[in-house]
Amino acid sequence: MTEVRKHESVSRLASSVALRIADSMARSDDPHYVLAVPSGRSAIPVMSAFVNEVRERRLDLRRLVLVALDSYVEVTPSGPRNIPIESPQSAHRFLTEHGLDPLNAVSDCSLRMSAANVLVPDASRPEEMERKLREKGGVHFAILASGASDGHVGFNGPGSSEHSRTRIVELGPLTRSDNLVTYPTFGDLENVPRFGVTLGIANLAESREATLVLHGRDKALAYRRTLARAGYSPDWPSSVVHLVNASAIDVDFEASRG
Ligand SMILES: O=C(O)[C@H](O)[C@@H](O)[C@H](O)[C@H](O)COP(=O)(O)O
Repeated sequence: MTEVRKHESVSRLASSVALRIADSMARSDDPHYVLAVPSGRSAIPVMSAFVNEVRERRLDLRRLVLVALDSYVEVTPSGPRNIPIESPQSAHRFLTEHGLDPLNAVSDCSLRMSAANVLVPDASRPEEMERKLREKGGVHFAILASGASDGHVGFNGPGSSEHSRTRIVELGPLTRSDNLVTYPTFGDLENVPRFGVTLGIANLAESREATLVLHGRDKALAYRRTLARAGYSPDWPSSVVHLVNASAIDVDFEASRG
């Protein structure tokens, strides 16, 4: 049963999620601790609160692996490939700027995470992610975010199968317009890529623990729709949170009352 945690502010929400991630990482004896992170506004305050936890508790980051849920893809004559890391909308850049760099900046040199432990699904060989996830022992904690208007999670849009795994997908019009809100730097809907590479619903469902982070008024629909579903419903993919063993929805006042 997914636990609903309501918070009076985004900063309270972020601290609460970050504390749970830090506790779970500190408890784990596994050779790797894999944290899945969505690119976008939902994860930014959570990652920043996680950096604070790491600083205060002097957590050892050497086992930490950060996994991006997805990446935008550009189609070239030689085949599909991820948009360059220099691009402002790059998931790899996001994980570097909101994860790797600030985490290492607050850590002792001997406890830092390796840049090689930032994993992003790769459009030129999506199936590689399956091997890497197996090798790292699977996702320990997934921070999930929801598309405001169509419930996409990662880039799994409406209609995504419960059994889907890492693959290239075409982005629907609502997913693309939601992403223009996430990344105003696209400037215009026309500039939002039409394809992405994403972890699948099955990959997310296999996480040991997950929370769907919903903050801000524009996530009120996502909150209502996800709550209204008892299990996974392909018409609202972020309902995948209900399939995860230890699952929660962390919602702020704005999203919960809307
Ligand atoms: O990595 C991801 O998961 C995707 O890029 C995407 O699914 C994003 O998380 C949502 O569109 C919500 O974005 P916001 O958090 O900006 O609302």
